[in-house]
Amino acid sequence: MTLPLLVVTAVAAEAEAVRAGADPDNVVVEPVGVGPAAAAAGTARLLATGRYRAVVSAGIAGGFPGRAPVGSIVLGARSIAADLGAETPDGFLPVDELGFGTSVLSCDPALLKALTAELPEAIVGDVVTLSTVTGTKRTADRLAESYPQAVAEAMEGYGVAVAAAGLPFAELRAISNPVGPRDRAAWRLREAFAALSTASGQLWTACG
Ligand SMILES: O=C(O)c1cccc(C(=O)CC[C@H]2O[C@@H](n3cnc4c(=O)[nH]cnc43)[C@H](O)[C@@H]2O)c1
Repeated sequence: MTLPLLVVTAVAAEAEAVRAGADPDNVVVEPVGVGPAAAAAGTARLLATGRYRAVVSAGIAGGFPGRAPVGSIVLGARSIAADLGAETPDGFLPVDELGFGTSVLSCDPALLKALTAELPEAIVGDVVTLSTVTGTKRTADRLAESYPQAVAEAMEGYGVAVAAAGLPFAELRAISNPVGPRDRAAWRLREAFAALSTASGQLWTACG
């Protein structure tokens, strides 16, 4: 028997968008909450059943200007906890430099390759995970400089990757807004959810 793919989203609207496109016989979609802690706890609870072959963190995201435009699809190469570390007078020190583990988790190479083949229009790059949505140009510029390969910002990927604990993991994002000065009214939710639904149609093909 072939085990299904688990897709975890933050909120119900994202789960509905994924379900609208994904193969219902082989892809299970569950909303587990906003932020890395809820994502890790919810994903770990679901994976503890042993019923899944792989896990994908999916949803909407902010796109770094010039790297991932609104409406585009992003596939994570790595999920990076960009606020896990220590602030110093000289800047931010990632947890890696403190000697407490890693803030960088790579997506499964085979799964990423298969997803890239099924979604050739997708932008492949790092996705940073933050507990706070960026709301100023200053922070956006700092993140873009600190993470030159980052194309998108979301709030769950790193948490899902930690919970995956060796099971193949990937991150799939549809860009709803640019990373930068807060303008919540300008988020293109309908466009992003439509792109997420379309991309989700390829999830099982890539995984199966
Ligand atoms: O209005 C807000 O500021 C806000 C705060 C927390 C969550 C939301 C959501 O809409 C939850 C959905 C989900 O969206 C991801 N997302 C979308 N754009 C961004 C972004 O620019 N930076 C970080 N995350 C983003 C995130 O994964 C949320 O869980 C709205």
